[in-house]
Amino acid sequence: MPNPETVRPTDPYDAVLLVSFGGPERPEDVVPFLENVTRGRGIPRERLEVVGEHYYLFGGRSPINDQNRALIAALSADLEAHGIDLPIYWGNRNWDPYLDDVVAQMARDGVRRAACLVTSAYSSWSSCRQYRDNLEAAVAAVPDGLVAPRLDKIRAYYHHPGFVQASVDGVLDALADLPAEVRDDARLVFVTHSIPTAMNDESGPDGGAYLAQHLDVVGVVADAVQEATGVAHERELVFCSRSGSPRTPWLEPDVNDRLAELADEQERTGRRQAVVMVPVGFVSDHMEVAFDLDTEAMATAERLGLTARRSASASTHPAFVAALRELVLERAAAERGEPVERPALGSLPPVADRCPTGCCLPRREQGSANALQQ
Ligand SMILES: CC1=C(CCC(=O)O)c2cc3nc(cc4[nH]c(cc5[nH]c(cc1n2)c(C)c5CCC(=O)O)c(CCC(=O)O)c4C)C(CCC(=O)O)=C3C
Ligand SMILES: [Fe+2]
Repeated sequence: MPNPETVRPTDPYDAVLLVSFGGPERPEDVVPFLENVTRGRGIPRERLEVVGEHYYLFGGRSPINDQNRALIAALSADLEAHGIDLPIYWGNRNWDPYLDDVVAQMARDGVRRAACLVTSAYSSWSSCRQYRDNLEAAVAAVPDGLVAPRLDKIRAYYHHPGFVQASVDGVLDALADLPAEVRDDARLVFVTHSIPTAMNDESGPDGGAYLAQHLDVVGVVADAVQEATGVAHERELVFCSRSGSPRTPWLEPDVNDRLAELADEQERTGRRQAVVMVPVGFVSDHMEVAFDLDTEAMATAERLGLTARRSASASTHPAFVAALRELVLERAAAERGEPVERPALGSLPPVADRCPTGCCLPRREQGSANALQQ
């Protein structure tokens, strides 16, 4: 029995690991990065060339690594302000610093157990299970003679009040930035990363979780905005960054197609329709936000004569950073066997700390479907 006097709120953890996607930082990195991402994925070569151009447009530098550096700085400051003394490590799936290297370094530093925060808030193969598999592989790759740390992935946090608060504040700022005459009629167009419909069907313990989680949190955010403004803005969910074979179904509608429909409606009714694009599927301003929304979708809106704004992602919003701290402490308490509260807004229960077997099934199905269709 541990002496309660000596139990710290962070026990049993001695480190935090930020787990992310990774992105290129120089033009020379772009092709090898894309090769890392798409190895064995059956992504058509033309799609890779198109995506490569998105990166070159930004000088070959993805915003994601700097976003993660800023998040680590903000989280360090938050932990320190709360008297929490845990080092924060950072590792990526697809680019330097790679997870394998950082987990080996943690082993050399004597880290025994770490709480892992993933820069992805929802359940699916791409946004949850693939990261868990990456963590498992990194542990397995720790060189002989070192003791690998135990790594616990923190639950999906899309409906945590702190993440929701960040989205709500972003929407309120974007609405305030619209011309007054279109503000009250503005439509909230929530955007997330499209995935193959087969991947959505397999997501979460019972399937369909990726879409269900998004739809639920869209309602929570839009209702909170309504609470704050007194205006019931129309809300909907659309998708960006579709990839893969054109013959594999992915979640739709695409944000650009939807903007075109809204512009048609505007033309037909003569009623000016402003749009706030809310990047609810993205934790920070990844390339999908910088290119697919800020560059491409904004250009679409402008061409169609729609007034549009893009609201801020959670990024380093203090409520989001505090939520990450709370999630680490929540999991630590749960691992100590203490009863915990698991804050979660909306109608869906908190996601389990340990995903059940079969949750967000591996890509075998999609992989073979792709292979058959090409
Ligand atoms: C659900 C989801 C998230 C959100 C969860 C999370 O955040 O992890 C996400 C994030 C990201 N996706 C990213 C980049 C890419 N994703 C690709 C391809 C794919 N994404 C998929 C899904 C997701 N992706 C899927 C089903 C594919 C098809 C291939 C496969 O089945 O794996 C490709 C290949 C080219 C293309 O086909 O587009 C690239 C370059 C970056 C980095 C951006 C930056 O540099 O800032 C980030 C954060
Ligand atoms: Fe992606």
